Amino acid sequence: MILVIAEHNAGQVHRSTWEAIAAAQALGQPVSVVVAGHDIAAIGAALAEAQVTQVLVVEHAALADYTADAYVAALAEVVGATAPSLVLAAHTYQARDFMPTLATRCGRGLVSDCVAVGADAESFRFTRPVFQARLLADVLAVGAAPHFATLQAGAVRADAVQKGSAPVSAQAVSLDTAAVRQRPEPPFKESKQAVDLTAAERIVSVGRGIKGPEHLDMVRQLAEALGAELAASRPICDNGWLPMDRQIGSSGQTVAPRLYLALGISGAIQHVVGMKGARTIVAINKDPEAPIFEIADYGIAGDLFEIVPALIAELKR
Ligand SMILES: Cc1cc2nc3c(=O)[nH]c(=O)nc-3n(C[C@H](O)[C@H](O)[C@H](O)COP(=O)(O)OP(=O)(O)OC[C@H]3O[C@@H](n4cnc5c(N)ncnc54)[C@H](O)[C@@H]3O)c2cc1C
Repeated sequence: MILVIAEHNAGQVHRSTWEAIAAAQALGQPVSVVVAGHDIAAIGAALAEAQVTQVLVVEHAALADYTADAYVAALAEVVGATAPSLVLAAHTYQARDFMPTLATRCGRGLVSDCVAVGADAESFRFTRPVFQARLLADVLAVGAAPHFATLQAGAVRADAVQKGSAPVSAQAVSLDTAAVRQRPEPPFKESKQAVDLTAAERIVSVGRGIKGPEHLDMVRQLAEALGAELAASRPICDNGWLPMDRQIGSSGQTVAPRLYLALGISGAIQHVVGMKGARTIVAINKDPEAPIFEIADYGIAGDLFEIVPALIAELKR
């Protein structure tokens, strides 16, 4: 059995949880989904729309706000009780925080940020980027189950989830609250503006072709007209033209929106690794040889300063 750990935020299942469920379903073994929190019956019901064996809902007051300690304590109990062959989660900020500890607590290692997971009768095979995503390495799981892995955003399409109607049951945990050392506090003020681009359906992303911060307003207008989030390549964030949480790529966020519009972005591997999972990639670049066109579904070889205003005007009509 594969156990998928679901993530939720503000009453919604995180988009990349559906990707993890789809990846698990493709492995041809029974799939269970576990979700932890407090007062989360609605999340359990939403997850039950996937074709899985069961949804396990772990409710505890200590899980009301996320802390790594409480999550690890609760989920280690669930792993012990359910004895999965593989524990899979989306490679989100939250999973990066607790999954290594959870794996260690269960006496295992973690294969993180996988772009593919395969299984045969003997073992699981995890594919993950190495050397700044220039190469992909296959990692074979050896030793006793359970194995632990996280899946990169966009590695599998969320809409590949097979739908069904799964039974939901409560999974009791004892959870020693004395072992929870962290005390959650209200989010930082900045994080009110901070954006989780991994959940965005549409992204307008801007690169060095924009020339200067004075032109960003034009890009903002396009994003607004498209109902899209604004993102950027690294030089834009390094220059402080946009905040760091808008950066896409190997040292930024990995995203998988339905639409990724790349404006004046060359398509360096460190950028591409963060957005190649987008369903539709549209690139505007004045250099017809720019590498971004190799992965774009639609390419416009031209000057963004001419094309973007025309797009805005058309969208506003
Ligand atoms: C360890 C490491 C980690 C990195 N991590 C990241 C990362 O996470 N994310 C990331 O993005 N980069 C990352 N980089 C940097 C990466 O290698 C590239 O330098 C960067 O992605 C380039 O950004 P860019 O495409 O905006 O700029 P450029 O490569 O300079 O490309 C600008 C593009 O704009 C086009 N252009 C210029 N004017 C116009 C115009 N008027 N109209 C249309 N097009 C125009 C040009 O033809 C060009 O293709 C990393 C690098 C290293 C070494």
